[in-house]
Amino acid sequence: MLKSINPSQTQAWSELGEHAGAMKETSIKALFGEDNERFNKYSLQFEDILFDYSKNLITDETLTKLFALAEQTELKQAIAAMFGGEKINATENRAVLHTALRNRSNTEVVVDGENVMPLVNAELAKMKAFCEKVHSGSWTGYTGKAITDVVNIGIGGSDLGPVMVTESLKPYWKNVTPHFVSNVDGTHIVEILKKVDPETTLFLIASKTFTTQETMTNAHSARDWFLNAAGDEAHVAKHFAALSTNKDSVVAFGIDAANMFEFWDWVGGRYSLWSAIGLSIALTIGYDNFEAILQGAHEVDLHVQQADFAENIPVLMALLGIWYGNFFDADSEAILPYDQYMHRFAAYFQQGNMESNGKYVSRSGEAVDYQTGPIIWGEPGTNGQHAFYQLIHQGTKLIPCDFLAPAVSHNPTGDHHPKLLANFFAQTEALAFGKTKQQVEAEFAAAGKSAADVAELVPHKVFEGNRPTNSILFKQMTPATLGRLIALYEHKIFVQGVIWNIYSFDQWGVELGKQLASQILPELDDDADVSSHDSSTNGLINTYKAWRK
Ligand SMILES: O=P(O)(O)OC[C@H]1O[C@@](O)(CO)[C@@H](O)[C@@H]1O
Repeated sequence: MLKSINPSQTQAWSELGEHAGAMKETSIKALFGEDNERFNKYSLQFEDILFDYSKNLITDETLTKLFALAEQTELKQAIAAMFGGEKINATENRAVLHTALRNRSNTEVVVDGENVMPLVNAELAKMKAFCEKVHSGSWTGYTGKAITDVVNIGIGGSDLGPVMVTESLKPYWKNVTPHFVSNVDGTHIVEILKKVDPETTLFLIASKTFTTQETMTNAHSARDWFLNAAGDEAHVAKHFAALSTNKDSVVAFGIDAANMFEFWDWVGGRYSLWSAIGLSIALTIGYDNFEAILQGAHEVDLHVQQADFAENIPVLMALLGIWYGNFFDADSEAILPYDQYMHRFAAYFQQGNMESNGKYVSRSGEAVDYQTGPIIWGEPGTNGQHAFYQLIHQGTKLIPCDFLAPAVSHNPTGDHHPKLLANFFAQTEALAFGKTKQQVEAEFAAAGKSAADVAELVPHKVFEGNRPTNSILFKQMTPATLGRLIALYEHKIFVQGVIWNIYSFDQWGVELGKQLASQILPELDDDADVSSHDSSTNGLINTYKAWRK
């Protein structure tokens, strides 16, 4: 059981507080001016990924204090506890072992006295065999045609991971096109069903619990649509499979247990793309490429366990986030991939971060007295530059940013890619070093403008700089690279949760909304006014009802 250590009571925390005061007197620009070796000192390469964290407001002293914080909150012990199968998800009394799903070393992983690797490997073998049947055409639909489209019906962790991965790896798509339905707004499934043919479509009902309202609603809609075309219930078995931990509910829904791909309660929903939830990925890019994703992530699992903190990329990512979040009042972090295929990467890590670490109660059951999980957001570059970079450059908020980019594009058409990368390099340079009043005035002077004419404009064109970024440059977006990148961010989240002394693998905060919705749902069945809520909720419901008459 992980100890409950309040980080704000550690020696390192108070030293970091004092140190932050000192660091506010300097700047990233000044630090680069004092040391030409910053890039060499503060960048690490892991396989085909370069992690450059030199454009941060840090010194060796900063890092020493941050590593001390990790030591004093017993991070090493926590990493060993997770990989060792301890039930660190204490409020649900579960181990946290999404890492076992990609344990390509096949070393023993024991849960409740049982080595789970035979279960994991058997499920992977079942996924592989199924993919081979679908890709070879030996698995056919009710009219004997091969499957051409797969529709994954799921939400949250049963959707975001497969969406992000299949989009990021679009160059690897085979002969099955993926579609994803998640929202209970009927528009979502209606628009997807317009694109597919019931004779050649496979539906994957993806739900760890197999009780999620949105997913069950969409699953029934899909089943009705299919039966309307196919007619006979007997055909369902060829077009519906389930990805879940809940066999009873799968069978009750009417899916053949043989068509169920299983995972286990020690896999969190937002960490489940490595499990049977990844079947849509394997069907889209091929099982071998899915396995390459697992292998990449496994390499990072070994790295996070073995590397000293100073060479440990997830630990550094986590500590830098804590440095700004807890000592410089940064409330959010931006993830900015300069790769159009990665357009859902930030969205995926919204759930990863905010559902894991959006907690205000510590492991000892008390309200914390410090900030915990950050707000995560982001869009692909260069689009973000034309939407919100103004605030990042000249706003009043400190927003640490991760910039990611492939050195080699899958689409090296013309000179597009160099232009993309020029922006990737330039933006972090601008954020770090800014532009001084003197530089602005000199530019105006060089353009023949008199100081008097431009005096009012000058302040608006000054860039303070000193805005911290990490640059993550990788050779090319491949399955293994993506597996590494995802695992780096997953472990960053885990490390931060340990240091913040919170439970990162439950999500009680999503329950109340669902509970209240289930109470409101029957009230919407008739036209009668409601008065069972507060005046706002009553007013909204009654207006909705009046407008629908
Ligand atoms: O996979 P399932 O059980 O349908 O849950 C879907 C999502 O719902 C949650 O909000 C939990 O209720 C997420 O944690 C989860 O990924």
